[in-house]
Amino acid sequence: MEYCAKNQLLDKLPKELLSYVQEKSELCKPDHIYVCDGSEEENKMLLAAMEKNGEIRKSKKHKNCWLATTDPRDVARVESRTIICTKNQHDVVSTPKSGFRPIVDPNMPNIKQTALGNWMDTDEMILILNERFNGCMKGRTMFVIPYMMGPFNCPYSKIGVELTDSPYVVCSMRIMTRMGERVLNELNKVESPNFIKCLHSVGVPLPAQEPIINNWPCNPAKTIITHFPERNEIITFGSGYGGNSLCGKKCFALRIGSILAKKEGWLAEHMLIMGVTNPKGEKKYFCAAFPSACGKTNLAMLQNRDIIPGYKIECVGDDIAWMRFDEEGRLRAINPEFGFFGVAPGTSQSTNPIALEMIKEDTIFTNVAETSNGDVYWEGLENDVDLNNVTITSWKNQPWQKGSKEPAAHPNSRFCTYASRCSIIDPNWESPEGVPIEAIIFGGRRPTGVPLVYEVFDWDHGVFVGATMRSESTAAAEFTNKQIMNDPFAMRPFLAYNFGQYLSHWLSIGQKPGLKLPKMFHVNWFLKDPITNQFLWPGFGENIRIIDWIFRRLNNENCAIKSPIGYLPEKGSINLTNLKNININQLFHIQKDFWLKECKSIREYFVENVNDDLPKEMWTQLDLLENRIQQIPAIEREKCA
Ligand SMILES: Nc1nc2c(ncn2[C@@H]2O[C@H](COP(=O)(O)OP(=O)(O)OP(=O)(O)O)[C@@H](O)[C@H]2O)c(=O)[nH]1
Ligand SMILES: O=C([O-])CC(=O)C(=O)O
Ligand SMILES: [Mn+2]
Repeated sequence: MEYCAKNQLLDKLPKELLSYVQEKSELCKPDHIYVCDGSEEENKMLLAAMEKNGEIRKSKKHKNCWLATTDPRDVARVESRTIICTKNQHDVVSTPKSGFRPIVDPNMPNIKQTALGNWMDTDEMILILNERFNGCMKGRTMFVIPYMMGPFNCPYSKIGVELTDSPYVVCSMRIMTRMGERVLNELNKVESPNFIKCLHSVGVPLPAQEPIINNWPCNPAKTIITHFPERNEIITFGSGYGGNSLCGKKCFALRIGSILAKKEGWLAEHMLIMGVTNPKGEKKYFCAAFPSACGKTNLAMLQNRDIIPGYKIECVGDDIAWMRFDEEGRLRAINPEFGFFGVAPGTSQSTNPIALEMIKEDTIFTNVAETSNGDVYWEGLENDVDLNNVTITSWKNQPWQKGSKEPAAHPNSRFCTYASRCSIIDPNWESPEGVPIEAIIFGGRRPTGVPLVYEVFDWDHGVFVGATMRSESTAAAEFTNKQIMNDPFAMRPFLAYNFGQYLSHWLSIGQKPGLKLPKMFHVNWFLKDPITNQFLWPGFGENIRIIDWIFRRLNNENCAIKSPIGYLPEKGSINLTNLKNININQLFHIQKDFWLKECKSIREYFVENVNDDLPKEMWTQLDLLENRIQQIPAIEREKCA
């Protein structure tokens, strides 16, 4: 028996769940079924079994830390194989003006692929999935993971149950969600409980037909991540990588979540949530939507280090926000997650000391490198690890030296640890009523043209700024070359219903009378000097200077001037004390040609991808922006920053 088959919890499954388990186990044919209780003992048992199989290694240095290295074909989310299935295509994607994209898999000719997500007919997809799942768990154990997104006593939390044949998924779900017997207890409190059904398989029944690379079973040729909002179901096959396999995170909390949010009048967004206390002791909460691998974790854990004495940051969440207006008209946010699944490269003592400290215990690392003295290693740790006295083994299990052609760690290597391990976790991070949000910040990686920070004019303009976000692609998904891609609201990979309707929802939610609407901003930490290719802004802790400006704007300080794209900081209004060699003009230059081109690409993007579904307010905003840029007075920008 591969894993101890402790089945007594089977008796505790509500009948709806039991019949789901029965139905799927008949299809997948696992050798065992195991209901997870979420205990420490169970976690230890699973980790030990995985260590024995060689699926993970124990860190020689850090307590209860584990290293997994994947099959190199299974390292990130696969957007082209992420599909939303419904009866009607239009509920999910508009028909692009110039037609659908070429299909990725000739065996699935009827997927409709677009720049804003992929759709397929439910019944047709079920046939494809039944073929893949038939017998897919032979020789393995089917784990049943009852889990909750959101705090236990919160009325807005939601329950899912994931069936998976991956113990790596079980141990990761234990970190990322509240899971186990206490969720079964919640399910049993009501007559016919609601839960999102999730089925996951690595897609490698045993004995395996092909060698299992790095002891990481996966099936890249058949990988498919599917969502059935009309059936409250998620079915994902072939990948063990977190973003594809931990159903609570992207599949539920963002994709299915945003559909529930639309129906029920709230928002499920790809946003960090942070508490900011200013030197006077006033506290406000901000959230921020940056695309994958564009700085959410880092901003949520920003360390001020007396750059502006008196400021303090506390972290509520680093990836997902569920938000709704309360009875007093304030926008309140909860973090539905229980842990952090963060990008490892770039995390260092100088950039994110809080995260570095947090991952010293109870952490699962995936695709990082290892030092000869048992520490973890990745790009960015050059100054924290004495490279003269240790040797490094890369994530591909090869000897690695400074200057090697390939990186030591995969660029999308990740750490996975409990939120409670974060030393600056906010005291209200599990508060059932959520924290009141006063600022919404959009941002992305824009090497040119987009200034360090600006404030939007009003709610509709804010929705427009979110809708027109663009960012350089990163290693978080399968795109290999750096290209500027549209990533509206940082949700492109996570949109699960028609983007036009998504925008209408955002517009309408801000229109109810009596709301205390948050102010909205756009930031860009990633401007580069075109000649040296170096970042123009030091970023990380230094971003407190921008957080400070935003905080003061929330207090209506008169420190902004109107520009064609929004309010820019007035000259001298960003605190630059002790910061040397900053070219502030370059950081705030609004170039007419750049912005006219930007308008042109936005228009093309809207026409091609959203067209008749785009709310009229967005066309109006685009016309207004274009007109303001046409009239750009050359002297205006001199007054700012
Ligand atoms: N230059 C610069 N790089 C940054 C800054 N903030 C974050 N980064 C780098 O950007 C990468 C991704 O940052 P994260 O904070 O992990 O991104 P995220 O938005 O949380 O990513 P997901 O978990 O994929 O959603 C890391 O390599 C960081 O070191 C910044 O202010 N300046
Ligand atoms: O899902 C993942 O791989 C991690 C993540 O947060 C993202 O990509 O935005
Ligand atoms: Mn993310």
